[in-house]
Amino acid sequence: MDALTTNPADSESHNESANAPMNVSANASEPAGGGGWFTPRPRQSPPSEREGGAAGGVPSRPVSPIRPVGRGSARPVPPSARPGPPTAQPAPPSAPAAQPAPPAAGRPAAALPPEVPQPRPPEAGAGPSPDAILIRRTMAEVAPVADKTTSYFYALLFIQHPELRELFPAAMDAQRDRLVKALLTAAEHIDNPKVLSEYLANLGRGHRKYGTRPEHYPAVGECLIGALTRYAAAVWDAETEAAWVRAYTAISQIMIDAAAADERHAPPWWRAEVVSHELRTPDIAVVTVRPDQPYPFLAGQYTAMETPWWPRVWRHYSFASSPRSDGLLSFHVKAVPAGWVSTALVRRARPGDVIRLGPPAGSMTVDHSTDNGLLCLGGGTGIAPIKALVEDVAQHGRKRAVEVFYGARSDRDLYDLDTMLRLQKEHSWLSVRAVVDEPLTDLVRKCGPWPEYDAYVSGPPGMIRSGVESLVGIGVPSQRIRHDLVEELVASGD
Ligand SMILES: NC(=O)C1=CN([C@@H]2O[C@H](COP(=O)(O)OP(=O)(O)OC[C@H]3O[C@@H](n4cnc5c(N)ncnc54)[C@H](O)[C@@H]3O)[C@@H](O)[C@H]2O)C=CC1
Repeated sequence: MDALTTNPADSESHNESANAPMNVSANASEPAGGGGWFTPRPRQSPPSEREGGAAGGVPSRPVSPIRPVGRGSARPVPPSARPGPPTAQPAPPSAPAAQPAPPAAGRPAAALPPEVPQPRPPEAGAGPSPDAILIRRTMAEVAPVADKTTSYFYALLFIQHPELRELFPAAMDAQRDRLVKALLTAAEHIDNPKVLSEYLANLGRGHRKYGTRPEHYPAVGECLIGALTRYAAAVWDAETEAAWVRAYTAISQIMIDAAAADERHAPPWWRAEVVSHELRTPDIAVVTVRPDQPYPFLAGQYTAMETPWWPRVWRHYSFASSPRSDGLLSFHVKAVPAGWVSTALVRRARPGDVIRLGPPAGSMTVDHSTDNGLLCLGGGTGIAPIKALVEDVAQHGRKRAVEVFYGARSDRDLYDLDTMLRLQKEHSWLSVRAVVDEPLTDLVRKCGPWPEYDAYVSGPPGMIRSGVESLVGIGVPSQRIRHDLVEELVASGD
């Protein structure tokens, strides 16, 4: 059982870990390259330092063709359309976001299409593939100039494909690099198609809400390679470029196929009306919404949310309860400094306001095929999906031991303790322990060992990292630990 979720988004982690659409550029009216392959348009004048925050010109050498996508799409891309790369999301770096584990909401993960140029595989037992080596060499080269590379990428994208600008928020805040980060992260793990396919399929589905279309992907890929060509110039050559084209084509194909499959049975987003807004502390609100159509999800998953006050700015929140018979969805939101969406949801949202929700994502769900106990660590508002998991176990009626460790910075921040204690009273199989004055993991260790338990870790990224490390240290196998930190998910494929 894999642990991880997507998140991207987006993985993303939650709250203000925004997802920004993975950008993609496209120009469907552009003449096609030979044989239906995408042919990059002639380069325009390079953006200046002023325009894009990057110096110098656009690469003079055209990039290799990026294969058209759209195969498997409900609406095939016309032969003249340019395939594009996936949009990068503030996601779950969250992919950037991207993730293994059981397919989100029971959807099958997309497989790499056979006709798409595949990255050259590693030889058995021989370490990374030739493409992975070239890609990692590029990454090492651009790492010290990551910010410039990202700026240059967006400058290229918005100058060469101005029609894509509207897919992004008006203010490109610090989260803007998520798309680039997601793409680079995915490319870096190109040797792990199993891990990547889940992560990227989730990312592709999630990009539908941004209006991303198959023909956008080639534009994104072209600009990504344009930026890498410039900032990895010292190591860039034809072989490296070919490796990136193969990787990007494979990445974008998974995203496009997943989006096309999703299109057949789910909307790109849901509208949802706020029906209640309860302030639990001055900074934490429980927001309950009614979606305009059925919203299927699993306890432990999360979604992206956009408010009317910050259009095209999406942030991730976990469902704070298991699916309810009345169809309502609840979220625990904490206002954080510079957290536009969270602050608006806590301080401005009122019943009657309408928000938008993306699709459900994440694999931090209960495995009902086993009777293993559940060892749950929730930090701060990270208790929200843990509460949903407890309700899920209760609804399934099998008495499985569930041990919840709830950590917060102060008594006041244990804003949902009463609910958890009420659940403990109702269910003899549930034990809840709250901690404010010692690291959560110390108490977990003291109360162990945990030989027959699946572990669930939810909270701030630092807590997830230390929690996973500590659980592994006390003998919980890593494949039995689930969490929603996307970067870790991708990394776990190493
Ligand atoms: N709102 C939601 O639906 C969800 C939120 N999250 C994430 O949970 C976090 C919640 O933020 P806050 O409530 O402000 O939590 P917080 O920052 O106050 O931390 C809560 C507790 O986690 C532990 N912790 C924090 N940092 C740690 C570290 N570096 N190492 C070990 N333990 C650590 C401590 O016990 C702390 O008291 C956010 O990062 C959010 O993105 C995660 C899942 C769902």
